[in-house]
Amino acid sequence: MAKHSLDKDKIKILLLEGVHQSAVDVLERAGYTNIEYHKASLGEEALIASIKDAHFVGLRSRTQLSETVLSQADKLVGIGCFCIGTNQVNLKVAEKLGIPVFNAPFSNTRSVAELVLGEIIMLLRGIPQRNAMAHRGGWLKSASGSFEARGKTLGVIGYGHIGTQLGILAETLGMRVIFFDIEDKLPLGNAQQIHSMQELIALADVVSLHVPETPQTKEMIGEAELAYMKKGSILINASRGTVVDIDALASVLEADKIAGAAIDVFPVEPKSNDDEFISPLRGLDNVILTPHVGGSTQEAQENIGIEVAGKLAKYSDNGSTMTAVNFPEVSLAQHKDTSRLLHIHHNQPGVLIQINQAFAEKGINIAAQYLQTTNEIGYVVMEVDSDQAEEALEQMKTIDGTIRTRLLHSH
Ligand SMILES: NC(=O)C1=CN([C@@H]2O[C@H](COP(=O)(O)OP(=O)(O)OC[C@H]3O[C@@H](n4cnc5c(N)ncnc54)[C@H](O)[C@@H]3O)[C@@H](O)[C@H]2O)C=CC1
Ligand SMILES: O=C(O)CCC(=O)C(=O)O
Repeated sequence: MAKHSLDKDKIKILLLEGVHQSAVDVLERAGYTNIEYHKASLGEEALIASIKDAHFVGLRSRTQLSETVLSQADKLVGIGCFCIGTNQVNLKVAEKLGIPVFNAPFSNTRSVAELVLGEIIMLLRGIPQRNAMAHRGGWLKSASGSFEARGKTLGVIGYGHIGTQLGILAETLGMRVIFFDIEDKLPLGNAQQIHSMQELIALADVVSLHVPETPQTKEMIGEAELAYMKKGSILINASRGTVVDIDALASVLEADKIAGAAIDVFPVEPKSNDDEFISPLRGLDNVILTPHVGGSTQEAQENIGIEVAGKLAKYSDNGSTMTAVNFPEVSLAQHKDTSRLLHIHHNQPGVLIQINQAFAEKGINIAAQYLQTTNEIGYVVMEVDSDQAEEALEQMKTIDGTIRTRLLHSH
């Protein structure tokens, strides 16, 4: 039996932002009991203190894993984003440090699409204004500015998992769906790809944003794009707060240029439910403001917990990095009767030869070997006889270009 690099109960897992209990259950079932659980995100100072001795961290969208934080996370071997977006993590720095980042690419897709669909109906009917007036004792019983969704055009920007799902749901209401994406995409149902964002915006009664946060999507909806929107149309943003110039949006709403908006994500979001939400959109009756809850349903959170915790446990147990967003992907079955060694290195010529040579010189028998690379790093997984595992680990550590090594638990 191989010696373990670290007993499972010594592997500290830091879970932040109230990730679902399902995550804790999966980790505990896999033998990981050293879990530090926080209901909220941590500010930088507290985060650095907690992450210092953590081997894995799980977070949602609020926690910022910046270069400063990551560079002080000396023991960190894996990161789990219990959500879709991974922009809160400095992925490049994590990659250079040899830390894979996992997420849940689909588990809350349906929740976001359903919320947006509901908002489309509410906004087309002018319900937010009527609701706000009724709360103040008013009575706006009028069909003026109130429309059915049937026959209206939905313009989806970013036709990925959420955009396509929304398109299908919207078609069931009788909406016409058009979309803009930087990639050529297979249109689902009767949807039609439009190759100019400006053209799409000018055609749509409802514009809904479903792009990731990237340098290209930063304020992609600004003053000029808002000016292309049809009079009386609607803007929905449940993607990332940086995608819309929020001051420009407030101006067109105040000027009644567009009929309303539903905004779930903001350039600056409160760090916790106790902090004040500050936005130029506050007080506008024709705007649905939600506190970044597009993916916050019981179903989504439970599924995300299972999915991401499962990926972390699998990486810890097996070295499998399938679906990691910043790392060479290696799919590995459970190893039996041998020990598995992980070697993460700068992607430079000759690393594998050096490892093989070092092992040959020491008479270490290689039972299996896998290699994948990105431009930046290489990831080698080796299986060796268990009684040679410690020696093999020492050899791996001496290889030029090594970022980190691990000896995995045997099964
Ligand atoms: N409000 C919430 O709670 C949630 C928000 N999100 C956000 O929604 C985003 C989208 O999620 P998914 O649909 O799952 O992602 P996805 O990756 O499946 O789809 C994104 C699509 O945007 C396209 N795209 C990228 N850059 C573009 C650009 N500059 N112009 C036009 N299209 C562009 C991509 O080609 C892709 O088709 C996530 O990145 C996340 O930030 C996701 C889940 C929950
Ligand atoms: O659930 C969260 O905290 C964030 C959801 C989200 O925005 C995402 O999945 O990208």
